[in-house]
Amino acid sequence: MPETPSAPVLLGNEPGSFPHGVLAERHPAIVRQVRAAFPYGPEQRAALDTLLENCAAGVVEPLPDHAPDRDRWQRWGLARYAGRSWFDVPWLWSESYFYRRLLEAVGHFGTGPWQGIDPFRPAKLAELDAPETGRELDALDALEGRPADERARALLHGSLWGNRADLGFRLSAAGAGAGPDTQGLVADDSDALWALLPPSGTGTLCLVADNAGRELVPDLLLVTELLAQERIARAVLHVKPYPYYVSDATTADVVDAVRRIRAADGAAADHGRRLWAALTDGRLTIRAHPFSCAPLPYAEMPGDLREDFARAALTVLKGDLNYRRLVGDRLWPPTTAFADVTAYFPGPVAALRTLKSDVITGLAPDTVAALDDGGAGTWRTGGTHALIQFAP
Ligand SMILES: O=P(O)(O)OC[C@@]1(O)O[C@H](CO)[C@@H](O)[C@@H]1O
Repeated sequence: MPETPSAPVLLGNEPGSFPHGVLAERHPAIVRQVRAAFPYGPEQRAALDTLLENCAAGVVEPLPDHAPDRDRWQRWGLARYAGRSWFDVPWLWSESYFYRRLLEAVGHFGTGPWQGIDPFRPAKLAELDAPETGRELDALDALEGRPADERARALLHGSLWGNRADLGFRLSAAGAGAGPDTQGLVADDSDALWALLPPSGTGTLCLVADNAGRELVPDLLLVTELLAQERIARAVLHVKPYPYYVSDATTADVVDAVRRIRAADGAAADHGRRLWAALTDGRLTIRAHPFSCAPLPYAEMPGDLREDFARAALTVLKGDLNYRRLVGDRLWPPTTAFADVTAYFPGPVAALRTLKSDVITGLAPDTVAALDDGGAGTWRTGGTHALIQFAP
């Protein structure tokens, strides 16, 4: 395999760049949103005000000595980056640590009454109860009776475009949450992906989830269908061990989504019953590994997670953040082979992602030219384009 030349790690220190805008504008907006969404007491409100000022122009602060995960964060880079500007450390690290500091400010990891409270839960529940979610569940009725391949492919695309439902992203992408202004796929390796999920499949699918709500619902529908069609024997759903990136899914969000599907009418209710059964009989298990909230590329994943993915017939990573971590959050030339950049991954891997940040690999030269010249504007960050990429 040719040695893949490296590429620069994304930083947030270039005013006007997307990463800079996320740190300088999106994060303060998220702090204000969280502060307004809960009747936090004076202590949390003061801590949020301090974070608001710090995250936009200050330096990376260490975790308090009593933080339960302080040593882990020290190993993850806090020992190295504390004292440096948020804008001068790797963007992935800076952005990820912001969410850990936000949870610190609201007492999520403390021993007080706010312990374990998800600061993003109001927005997640509102999305789960939104009419759009109901319409998407009703659409399952149209799939009833269709050929199995057609049902599976339709649900794969439902899972893919469900990734547009990303609450943090909508804070800074005009109209991102608006109608289906999707422009289509910039890469589609789905045929190779289906070859690993034959109707007589006996393997395990690892699905590394991204957002809760309107992304997690189609993810769960896809898993249920793959189990029902016996394309897989088991599935492991990787979720976040605590709230992250505004809408990333936790176990509590999985339960909310399963209940939402079960409460629907028509075909969705059948999916809900099958989903509940798969969870209770162990064919579908949930995993909330600490590394899922790490500020690091997957190339640095710990051994137990590497073993999980090595044993899987296929690992599917959902969403933009997981894609960034998969390719090291580096600005590769867009035509760099996806398989070369993910050669470290211990098993077959696929990415289902709507493009919401600058990193991209695996595109054909004429696709890049068409996107750059075709007036597609912010095709890399606008959430209007998507990809299904696979590496054996
Ligand atoms: O992983 P997701 O939910 O698809 O997207 C995560 C995201 O909203 O956060 C980062 C920018 O803040 C980008 O990776 C992307 O815009």
